[in-house]
Amino acid sequence: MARIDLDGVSVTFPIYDSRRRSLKNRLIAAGTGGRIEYRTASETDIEALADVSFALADGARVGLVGHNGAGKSTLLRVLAGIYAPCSGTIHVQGHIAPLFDISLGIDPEASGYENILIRGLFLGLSRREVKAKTEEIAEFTELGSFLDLPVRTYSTGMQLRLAFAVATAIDPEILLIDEGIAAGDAAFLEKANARLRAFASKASIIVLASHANQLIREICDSAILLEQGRVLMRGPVEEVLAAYEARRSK
Ligand SMILES: Nc1ncnc2c1ncn2[C@@H]1O[C@H](COP(=O)(O)OP(=O)(O)OP(=O)(O)O)[C@@H](O)[C@H]1O
Repeated sequence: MARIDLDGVSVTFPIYDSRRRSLKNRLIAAGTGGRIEYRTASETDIEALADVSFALADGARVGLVGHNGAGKSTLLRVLAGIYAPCSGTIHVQGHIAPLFDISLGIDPEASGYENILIRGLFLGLSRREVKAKTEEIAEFTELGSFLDLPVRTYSTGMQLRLAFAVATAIDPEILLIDEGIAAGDAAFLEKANARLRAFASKASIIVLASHANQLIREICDSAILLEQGRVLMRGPVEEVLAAYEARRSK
């Protein structure tokens, strides 16, 4: 059984080399990013998440929507355990598959095959499990003999093929997706989308951050609207998207 509980979670980024800008610039930026608090002339806090609380149980498919810098990626990173909250608590029950920063941990000096093993172990698979999945992963990448060569010899799209194939080879309980997952050329994108759907159908909980309303409608049955790091609304997808559109056109 998978479950996520967040209670009063806040994340603040302290910046130590900031310069105060004019009032006009501050007003222009007011609709983008987290809340900025100027502590001293050179020290600034960016409040990326403020007092975020919600619970997700088995079967939840939640879309995160909000303006640029609203806190969507930060929230995904908190859920993945990459960032610890500055205050508040988070409890996650279930194996997490983060489908973002997917190239993180890929070793450019190691071969494609070696990276399949490294990345698989990092995602929580045993050596035996990675071995059993290697052929399927290799086939999906269509990288052929390149898998014997160091990853630094791959193009960006080839690296994404490898990273995506490994990230989606596990059986996830909790799937965290940042929309920028678009990988590679058109043919691969089609294959990647099909694999993503199959992958998503196996997960108990999905949290998807996206600016693509259609993708949210397709995958999610509820949504959370974030604004300057705060949860403004949580509810059925159409209601939340309508509220978001209404705020954007203000
Ligand atoms: N590593 C960091 N250091 C400092 N500030 C950060 C860092 N990461 C995020 N922020 C700030 O936190 C706030 C939330 O950023 P986040 O990336 O979570 O937004 P987002 O909703 O995912 O935005 P987008 O839709 O543009 O991807 C922003 O104001 C951003 O400037």
